[in-house]
Amino acid sequence: MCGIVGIVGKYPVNQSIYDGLTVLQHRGQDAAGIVTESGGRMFLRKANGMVRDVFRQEHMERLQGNIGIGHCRYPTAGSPSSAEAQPLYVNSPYGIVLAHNGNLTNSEQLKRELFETDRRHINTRSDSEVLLNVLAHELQVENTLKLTPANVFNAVARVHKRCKGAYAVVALITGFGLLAFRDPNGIRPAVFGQRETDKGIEYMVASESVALDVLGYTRVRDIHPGEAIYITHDGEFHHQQCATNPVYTPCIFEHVYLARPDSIMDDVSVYKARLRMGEKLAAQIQRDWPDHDIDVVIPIPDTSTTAAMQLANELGLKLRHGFVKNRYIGRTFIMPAQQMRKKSVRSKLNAIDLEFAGKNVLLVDDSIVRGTTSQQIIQMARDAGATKVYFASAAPPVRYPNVYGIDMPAASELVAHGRSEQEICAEIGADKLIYQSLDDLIDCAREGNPHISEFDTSVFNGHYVTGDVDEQYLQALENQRSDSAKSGGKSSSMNDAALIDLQNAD
Ligand SMILES: O=P(O)(O)OC[C@H]1O[C@H](OP(=O)(O)OP(=O)(O)O)[C@H](O)[C@@H]1O
Ligand SMILES: NC(=O)CC[C@H](N)C(=O)O
Ligand SMILES: [Mg+2]
Repeated sequence: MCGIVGIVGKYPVNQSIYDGLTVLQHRGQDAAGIVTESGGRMFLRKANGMVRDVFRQEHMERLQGNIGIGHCRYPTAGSPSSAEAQPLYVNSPYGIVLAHNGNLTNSEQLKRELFETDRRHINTRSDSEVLLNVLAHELQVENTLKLTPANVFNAVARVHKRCKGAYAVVALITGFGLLAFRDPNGIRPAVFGQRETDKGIEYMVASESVALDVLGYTRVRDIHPGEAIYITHDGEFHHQQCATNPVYTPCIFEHVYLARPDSIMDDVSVYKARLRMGEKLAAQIQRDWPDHDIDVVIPIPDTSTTAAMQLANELGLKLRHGFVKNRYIGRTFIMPAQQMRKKSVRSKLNAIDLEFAGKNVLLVDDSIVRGTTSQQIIQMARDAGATKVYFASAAPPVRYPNVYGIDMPAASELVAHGRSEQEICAEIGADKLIYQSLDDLIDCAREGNPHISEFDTSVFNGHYVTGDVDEQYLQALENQRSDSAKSGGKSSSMNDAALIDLQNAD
C-alpha cells in the first residue's frame, strides 16, 4: 500500500499535504512527494526517504498554490528508485500529475498498447506511470481545451475498461482541478472530506480518514468502488459512478494490518474490527482449549495491540506489555529487503524479562506473513525465561501472494505456504499456534458495514476478486519480484537509479 492525499483549498496547501502524508507514513516509508499548482505551473518535490527527511524548508517554500497532491510510497512494482517516486507527471494533453495506491495486474499489456497504439513512452518500470499515461490518453481522446466534468468522467470510465487490478488515485490536472477515483472493486481505500473556511469550502481526499481528522476536515464518505470525484479549481464538487459493473470488495488486510486503528474505512471502524478479532480469537480458545494454562497475554507491538487487549479481556487474563518498541524504527514488514526486515525486528523490539520469567505466555500478533517477526519474538520470549510460548494470530495463515498493492509477491517466501498449521508452529518454534479462521475474520470486518458484498481475501484463500490472476501471472510475478530476484543483478534497482529522472525534484 501507499498513502495518497489531495487537497483543493482556499489557502496554500503545502503544509496540509505534508501533515497528511506524515499521518499516512505507516502506508509507505520508501519515498514521498508533493506537487502543488499555482498560476498554471506545477511545483514538485519528491525523493526517497520518510516524509520528514524528504521535505526541507526550502522545498516547502517552493510548493506554492492552493491545490495539490501527495504520495508516500511502498513499492510493489518496478524498483524503489527515486525516478519512480510519486507523484508522476505527463505534459499532454494537459499538465497531469498522479499519485497511485495499488497495483495493476495488466501493466505489461497496457505498456505495449501505450507504445503501439497510443504512441506514448513509458520511461520506468512503475505500473503507476502506465496508469497515468492511460488516463492522459483517455483525456486526450476527449479532444477539448475546455475540460468539463463529463469529459473527465468519460475518460475515467475508459480507464476502468482498460486497467485491471487495484488503484486508488488522486490526480491534478493543471488549470482544471483535482480528480480522484477508485477501481471498480474498491480494493484500495480512498475517502474524502471537507472543511469550512472564511473563503469557502476546502476539500480533501486521502487513503485513510485519520488524515482528514488530523487536519480538521470532516469525513464526508468513502469514494465508492468505480466512482470518481472531481473538484474544480473554483471548488465545484462533482461525482459520478464511472464503472459499468462495480462491486464492493475491499482488501481485508487493511483491517488486519495496513490501516491505522483510528481510521474509518468503507464505513468500518478499523479499531472496532480489531477488537472483534480479539473477541473471536478468545471465543475460539474457550471453545477449543477450555483448560488452557495461559498466565499472561503479550501483544507484539504495534498493530496487534488492539486485538490482544480484547482477547485478554475476554479470557479474563492479564495483558502485559512485555515487548517494548523502539519508536524510531519504522514498520518492518514494509521494508524492501528480507535482510533489513530480519535485522530490524531485534533492534525494534526488546523484552522485559520479568514479564516472561517462569510464565506461560500467549504472544499475539495481527498476522504471520514471512514469519520474520514471530520466529525471533518467540526466541526472545524463551531467552527471557518463559516456560511455555503460545502464539495467536488475529488473521488466518497467509498462504498466497498479493497482487493488489502489498509487496508479498512470492508464495515461497510465506511461512504458511505449503505448510500445515502444525508445521508452521514448528517452523516458528512455538509450543502452540492459534489462527483466526477466515470466516471469523470476515465477520469481524463485515459487522461494521453489511453492504460490503465480499472482501478481497486473496492472501488467505487464493481467490483474486478481479478474476484475471492465474498461475502464469503469479509465476511471472515471483520471478520478477521475489527477494532473490530483487537482490540478483538483472532486475536490481542499480539500473533504475540511473534512469533519467524526467522531473527536477530537488
Ligand atoms: O511475519 P512477518 O513477515 O514478520 O510479518 C508480520 C509482522 O509484520 C508486521 O509488523 P510491523 O513491524 O511491520 O509493524 P507494526 O509495528 O505496525 O506491527 C505485522 O504487524 C506483524 O508483526
Ligand atoms: N503499494 C502501492 O500502492 C504501490 C503503488 C505502485 N504500484 C508502486 O509501486 O509505486
Ligand atoms: Mg507487527
